Amino acid sequence: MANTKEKPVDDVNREVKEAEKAEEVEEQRDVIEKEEEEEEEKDKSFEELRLDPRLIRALTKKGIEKPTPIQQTAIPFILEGKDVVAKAKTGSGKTLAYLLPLLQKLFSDSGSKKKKPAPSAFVLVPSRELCQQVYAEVSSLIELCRVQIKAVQLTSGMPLSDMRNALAGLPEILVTTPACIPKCFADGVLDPAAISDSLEILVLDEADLLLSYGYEDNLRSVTSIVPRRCQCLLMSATTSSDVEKLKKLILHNPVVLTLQEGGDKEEPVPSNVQQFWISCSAQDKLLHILSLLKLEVVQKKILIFINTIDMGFKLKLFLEKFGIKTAILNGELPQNSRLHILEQFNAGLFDYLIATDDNSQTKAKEEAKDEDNKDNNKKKRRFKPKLDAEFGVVRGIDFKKVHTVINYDMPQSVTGYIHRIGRTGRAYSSGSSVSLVSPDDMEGFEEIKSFLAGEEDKDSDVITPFPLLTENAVESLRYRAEDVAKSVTKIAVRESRAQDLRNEIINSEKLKSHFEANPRDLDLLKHDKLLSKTAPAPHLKDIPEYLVDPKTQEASKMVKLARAAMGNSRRSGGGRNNANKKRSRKGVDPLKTFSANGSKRGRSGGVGQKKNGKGSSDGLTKKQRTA
Ligand SMILES: Nc1ncnc2c1ncn2[C@@H]1O[C@H](COP(=O)(O)OP(=O)(O)OP(=O)(O)O)[C@@H](O)[C@H]1O
Repeated sequence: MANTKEKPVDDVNREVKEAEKAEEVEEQRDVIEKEEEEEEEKDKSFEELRLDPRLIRALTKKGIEKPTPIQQTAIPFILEGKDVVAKAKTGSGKTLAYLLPLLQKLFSDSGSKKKKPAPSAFVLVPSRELCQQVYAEVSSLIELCRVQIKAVQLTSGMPLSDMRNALAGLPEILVTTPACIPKCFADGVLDPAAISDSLEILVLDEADLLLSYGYEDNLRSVTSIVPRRCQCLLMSATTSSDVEKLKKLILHNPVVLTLQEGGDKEEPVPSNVQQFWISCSAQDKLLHILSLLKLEVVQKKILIFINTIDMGFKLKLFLEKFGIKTAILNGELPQNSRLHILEQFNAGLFDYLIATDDNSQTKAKEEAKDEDNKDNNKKKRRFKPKLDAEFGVVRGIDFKKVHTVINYDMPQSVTGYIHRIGRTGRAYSSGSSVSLVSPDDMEGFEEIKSFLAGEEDKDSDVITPFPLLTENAVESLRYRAEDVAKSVTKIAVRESRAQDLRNEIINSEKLKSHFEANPRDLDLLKHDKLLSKTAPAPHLKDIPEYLVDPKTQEASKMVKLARAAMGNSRRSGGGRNNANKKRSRKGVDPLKTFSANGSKRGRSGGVGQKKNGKGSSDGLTKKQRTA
């Protein structure tokens, strides 16, 4: 029998009161915690981050009003002088997250009259293209802030005299690739001892790529002279063993910032990018890409990825027979041409860009192809590609207003996919991607899908079948596509490639001198000009309406309407002209949607239309601070 000994009434009352009080305290604590949480979740302004007013004014002039989550989180730690590892998805604003505090720190040093013998800040990036981009960003900030700070960029291909000239003004900031530094040491352009004395901040941008570009030895020669007091920052879009390796190699007790949206699930592709796929045979890829572009069921501007340079030319020749003008970007082109092509594309001077992503991939593919050719045709003289080892289009490059990324060839790795897709949906824009997947691509594609879906959510469809292209629509173009594909022979491809390279080498020289005199002139050369000598036949250029089924016509109308609604007409491309335009879709802020949770994604809506990236309730949500 239970012990039912009764308590005196007074005791009971006291206990009840105490319990009530405890509950009240608990409630109050909850409120405080909640308020604290809300406070933490609340957007911080640049002022609240204690950014220098000159930098804030410069940002305002650039049309940048409030910090992105990675900026909100990283800037205070960097200003505090901490080593930081920041991992945030593509297009989330990592460049400014380190450039702003870096500049602010140099502002305070710039008062002292004496210049240091070597730069105080090094920014290491994996490609020349990125070098140019970061250099342009930091230079424009310096110019807008009107401070006496000098930044220079050095890449391996530069003549020694140019390097010497660049460093002669004793710059505070050096933007370069890891490969360039040992070269500078060997040529006596940079002095390791002077760097050890001067270096205060070292940034490894796109850290996940630095080692994959084969820069390990180069990086070691840098790290050996980095002084213990130097603050090191490591920025990355994906996590990999390479990033861990770098972290151990260079950083001391870093603050690790991993920003992701609600839940613990990490999703590296921005949630404002809708991902689609089309299943087709390898031979039918030409037919499918023709259907996508000719029937206008995907939004422009469009970035098309292929894995070999020859394939790029094949695609260009094929599409131009149908009156679709494209430009080509690859590591074989001279650097000036590449930069100019990027600039023109960003300025909206053409709508279609066919690109190989980087040379580690292209080279492997080209070499494999070379081997095949050797076996087949030993005596034939082949056009040997000379690829720029520091070329990298995909990784880190800030393409402006790309609405659609098409994987004509599938990337070789999950990371490759993430970086490709990350060229759309940047900053405040939305975008979509379409991958053409043949049976041979299927294994890699499944790997990508399961990586994106994550462990717990294996069956969720992160990449969905492309809904706007009916079989009838594709079939209506088959006869023409197959006919034209036959005319794009290997010889035609080879000749076009050699001709294009010759043209670009001549252009490159012209570009160099022209840009020295007119740095803002973009219209000197057209990079999307036709390669074939004959103009496209009228019956191929204009597809008669009766050939297109009503569903596809409807889809195409939808895409055009969406495009018009978004004010995305031709020549409205990003670039500096638009920098100050008011953002029209302020309500939704995809920059805040780090690591979107798959289950929270909107799956419907027209291709290329903005998704409701709400799931995250827009917040900077998770930060891990580990020592
Ligand atoms: N606070 C901001 N507000 C609006 N736009 C911003 C802001 N910060 C950066 N941007 C813009 O967002 C775009 C993407 O930024 P950035 O290139 O730094 O991204 P990222 O995170 O480095 O991407 P990736 O990993 O692909 O290199 C740029 O055009 C940049 O000007």
